[in-house]
Amino acid sequence: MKENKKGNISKLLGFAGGHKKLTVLGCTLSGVSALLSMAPYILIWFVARGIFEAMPDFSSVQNLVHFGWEALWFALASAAIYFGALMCTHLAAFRTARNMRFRAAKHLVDLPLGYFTSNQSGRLRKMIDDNAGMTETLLAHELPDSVGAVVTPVAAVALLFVFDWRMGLLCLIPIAISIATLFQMMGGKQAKFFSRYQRAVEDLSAEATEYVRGIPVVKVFQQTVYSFKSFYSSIMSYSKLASEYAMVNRTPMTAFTTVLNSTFLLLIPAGMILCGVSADGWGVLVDLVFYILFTPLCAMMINRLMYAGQASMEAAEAVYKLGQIMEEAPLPEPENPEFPKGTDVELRHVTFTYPGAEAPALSDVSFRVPGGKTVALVGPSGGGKTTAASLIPRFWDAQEGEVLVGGADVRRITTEELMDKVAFVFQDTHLFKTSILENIRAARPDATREEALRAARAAQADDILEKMPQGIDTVIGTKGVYLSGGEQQRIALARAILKDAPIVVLDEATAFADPENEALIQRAFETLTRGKTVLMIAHRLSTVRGADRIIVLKDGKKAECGSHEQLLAAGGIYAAMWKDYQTAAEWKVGKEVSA
Ligand SMILES: Nc1ncnc2c1ncn2[C@@H]1O[C@H](COP(=O)(O)OP(=O)(O)OP(=O)(O)O)[C@@H](O)[C@H]1O
Repeated sequence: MKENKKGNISKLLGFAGGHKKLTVLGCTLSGVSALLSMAPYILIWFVARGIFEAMPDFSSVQNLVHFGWEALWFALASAAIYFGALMCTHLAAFRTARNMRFRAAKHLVDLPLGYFTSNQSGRLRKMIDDNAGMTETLLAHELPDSVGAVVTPVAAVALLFVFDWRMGLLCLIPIAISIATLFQMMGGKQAKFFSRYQRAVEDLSAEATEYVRGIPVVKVFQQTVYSFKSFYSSIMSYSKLASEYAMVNRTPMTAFTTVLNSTFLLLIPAGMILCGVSADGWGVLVDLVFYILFTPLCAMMINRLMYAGQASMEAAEAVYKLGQIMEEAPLPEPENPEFPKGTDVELRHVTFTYPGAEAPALSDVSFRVPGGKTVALVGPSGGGKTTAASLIPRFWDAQEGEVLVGGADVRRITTEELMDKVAFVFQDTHLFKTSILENIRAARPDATREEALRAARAAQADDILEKMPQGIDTVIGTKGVYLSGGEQQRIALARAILKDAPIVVLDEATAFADPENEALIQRAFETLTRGKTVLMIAHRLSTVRGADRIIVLKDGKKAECGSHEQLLAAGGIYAAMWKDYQTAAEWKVGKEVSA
């Protein structure tokens, strides 16, 4: 684990790219600054020695002003160099965190959709954003500070022995003990504990996101936080771990702080004794003044070392977590890609089981959507309609059989080519918090404003644009600008229309739309699918009648297949569904008439 974490720090620098040199420069400057910051203490020692040697005739003290200026210049130079060091490391840190976020975000897009189903979005957000942020503190502050923090005590040890080895030794004892305590706090059990603690923070973040998302359910059913068991238990386990962490560190932390600040306890009495017994009592006293002034600097540096240690544990954990995302295998891209010929879509003996599921969601399913035709998938809930449609954009890859687009296996078509050929309109439309124009243009970023407007018109979205304060430039999700479910779906349809792909995979549910919206959406569907190859997941049988072919999926198997008339004549599942549908429609009409 320790080895692993060390590797993680070098992986972190790997993200820095060209800015690695800037990090090295920043750390070197920080070391130089630490060395220079010691000079004023030495100069003060010279001054004190001069005063003691001149006593009682202070007028003979020489170079007092000179030493004063020099001390000031050294202090200023040290501060200026430290400032330069931080500039370098901050620049490198921001760039490194940016690279990490970019690379992780890019990698996420390449992952199969299944990865997102089994990983909560709150956890992923935290893994990418917070973990990258955590490394910023390490690279910007803690790493350069730790160089200074190492340089200072090392130089101090040399100095301490130059002036008076006995007092130097006395100063070293607390420094050595505190460093040993520090290593104890950072190593072995503590490091593992730290990983668990980080994991608890992550769980808490993920569960909090889920909880906030589920607030409507909580409110409607009058539940309290206790009903959201996993959120509650993640709060409790975080709180337990936080207290345990505090308890585990209680003794070493107290020892560290006490010992580090107790140098004077040894130094002053020992200095007095040495003054008394030494032939050069005044000289020893001058040395004592130096040590009294200088040891707090050492304590401060070792404190910095502690913070740097903590930050490096955090950063190592962060890089390790980010590495877990980066190690997830992306959907494999074909080495020798094939190009679809035509726009047929076909599932050939496809069997697919969701990861972790026991039963297959699709078993040996075969059907074909000939170019330019419309095929509707119908059947009872859970029958496998959405799963079958999801295999076409490779949200998942089938374990057995083939999914073909234009005669080529989707696994042998490049993602870019596949996405170019196929437009997908699913029930859960996601609109970004940006302008309607940009939302529509998400399908084709190079489209002109006119083209986007035309697509919006074709998607029957004129009325939406008219009532928006800035028309197509209105930003969705800002104060007072919200779209209804049906309106959102029309904007999503405009997106698909703008894409103008020859194959359309469509989930036509309009369950949440009011009759007016439903009629508009229906018209938008017609525009979108005109002249295209269409695979439609049909939830309402009214839209299915016109399909060239209907496939009934039940329990993951193809149960029936044929035209509306053929299936009615067969008197199977579809015929029963149609009967139910008509009864429901008649009941609705009857109710409206009587009302
Ligand atoms: N992400 C998933 N992980 C595991 N199992 C899943 C997942 N998504 C769907 N399933 C299962 O796969 C089967 C087929 O589901 P699918 O969503 O394809 O059915 P459907 O016919 O589209 O249903 P509906 O009409 O209700 O949308 C179901 O048993 C479902 O529980």
